[in-house]
Amino acid sequence: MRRAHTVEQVRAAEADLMARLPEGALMQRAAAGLAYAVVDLLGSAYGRRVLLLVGSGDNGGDALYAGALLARRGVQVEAWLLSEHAHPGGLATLKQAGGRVTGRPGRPDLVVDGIVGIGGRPGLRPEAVAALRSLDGVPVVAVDTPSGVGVDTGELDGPHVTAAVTVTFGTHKIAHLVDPAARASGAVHLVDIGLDLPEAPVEALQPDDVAALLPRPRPDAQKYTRGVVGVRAGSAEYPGAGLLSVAGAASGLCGMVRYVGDDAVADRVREAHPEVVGAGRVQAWVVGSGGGKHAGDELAAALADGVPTVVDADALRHVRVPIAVPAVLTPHAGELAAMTGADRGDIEARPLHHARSAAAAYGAVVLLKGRHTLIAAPDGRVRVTTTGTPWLATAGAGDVLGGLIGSLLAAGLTPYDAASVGSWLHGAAATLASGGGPVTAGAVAASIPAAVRGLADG
Ligand SMILES: NC(=O)C1=CN([C@@H]2O[C@H](COP(=O)(O)OP(=O)(O)OC[C@H]3O[C@@H](n4cnc5c(N)ncnc54)[C@H](OP(=O)(O)O)[C@@H]3O)[C@@H](O)[C@H]2O)[C@@H](O)CC1
Ligand SMILES: Nc1ncnc2c1ncn2[C@@H]1O[C@H](COP(=O)(O)OP(=O)(O)O)[C@@H](O)[C@H]1O
Ligand SMILES: [K+]
Repeated sequence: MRRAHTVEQVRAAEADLMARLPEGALMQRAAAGLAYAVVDLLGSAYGRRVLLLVGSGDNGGDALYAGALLARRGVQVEAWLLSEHAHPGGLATLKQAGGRVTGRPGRPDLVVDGIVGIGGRPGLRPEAVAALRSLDGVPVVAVDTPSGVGVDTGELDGPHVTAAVTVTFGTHKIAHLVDPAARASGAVHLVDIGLDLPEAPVEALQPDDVAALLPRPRPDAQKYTRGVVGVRAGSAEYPGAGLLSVAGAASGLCGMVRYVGDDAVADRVREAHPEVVGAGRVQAWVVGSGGGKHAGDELAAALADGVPTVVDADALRHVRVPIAVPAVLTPHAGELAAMTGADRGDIEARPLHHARSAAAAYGAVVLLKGRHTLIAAPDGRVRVTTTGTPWLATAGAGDVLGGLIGSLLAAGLTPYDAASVGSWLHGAAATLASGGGPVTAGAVAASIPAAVRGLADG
């Protein structure tokens, strides 16, 4: 599991560890990891030019100590002090190692952003903005966090650094996983400094977590014990949505798929998926994609069954609190805006806040779709999906996702696990199907079994 902790949690763990270690030991660990990552990105050390942007706190201290390590390896290191105060020990060590303080740097090969880390408020001061503007186009390695981002919120409120690589310490911070700040973090490299941390409020499944959660058929399995998922999606106007929901559900992760809906759509579903059957008992429902004006009735019929339900697309605006069954709601930002009355732009700017609020308000798991899809539980826990490719932003991809999550619900996963495992597999399948090029929703569905095969045994 990749875990992201709050600043308060990191501070507490840091205080605990620092009390047991010689002074400065943690900063030395951080600086060593940072220097290593900088050389890795540069490809070599001797003769390369690195500029440190240094703020007033320990984030600047990390940059200065790392700069000293780089200078000893032959890197030409300059430090641009953006505050009247700079970490005294770090500054002295940099100078001893041959680094220089400058106010007018030449054009470096790489910039180290040590302006501000977990002690920072969102936004940057004018001196930092001007410095960054003069260095436009030079790759930036951010120390701990890209300066200026909302570390605990993942929000961007004002100017901020956009990093190629972020080297962080002890644990991920929420800004590294949650958009839009995650986009400003670039590739995130975690340096272990030995912090002992509590449960994380935000996490991202990794392949071994998905392998462990994935429902697998027991040796004595039969189709009914593996679970049956029912799909109520598609309509005469939007038959494709029904086909794609079924394609996601029929990837083999549960025992059987039932389709209930428009006769003409049902004929096409059976043609494309001969294994799909009609009405009967199910362990989970998927409702809404392409349902058009029938979506409200279909949702009511599904909820009357009392089994866990995925509510997508057209059915979302018919959801009323309290929802009578364990549910996964799967809106994109526009659909969530229509449900809650919030502004769509504000949802895109503050997806963590809005996903959490909606999960609490509806008493259901809310999966907010996007580049880094968020899965929020009513108790406040959040998982972030980091698999996928921008090629997945294609019509019908969401229909496939709903069907896939429904099959995992039918197989017995909790709504939170079904939504997060389904979203992870959906992204992994898209990456496989894409191979770096365009992809269709149908191809994503067809790649789900390969994405499952790519996991180690759980
Ligand atoms: N925790 C750990 O385990 C470890 C932590 N370590 C490192 O310590 C870092 C945290 O250091 P920190 O506490 O000194 O805070 P930090 O981020 O440097 O900022 C402090 C000062 O910046 C200022 N400032 C604020 N907002 C600003 C803005 N928008 N724009 C400009 N300036 C702004 C404000 O000071 P002011 O100028 O207002 O007086 C504030 O007091 C952490 O990120 C990691 O790198 C590692 O060394 C080892 C293990
Ligand atoms: N930039 C992006 N990068 C990766 N995945 C994305 C991006 N934008 C959207 N997606 C994913 O693509 C899918 C689109 O679903 P949705 O918006 O419901 O489309 P549709 O309604 O046409 O099926 C979602 O799984 C979403 O997370
Ligand atoms: K920083």
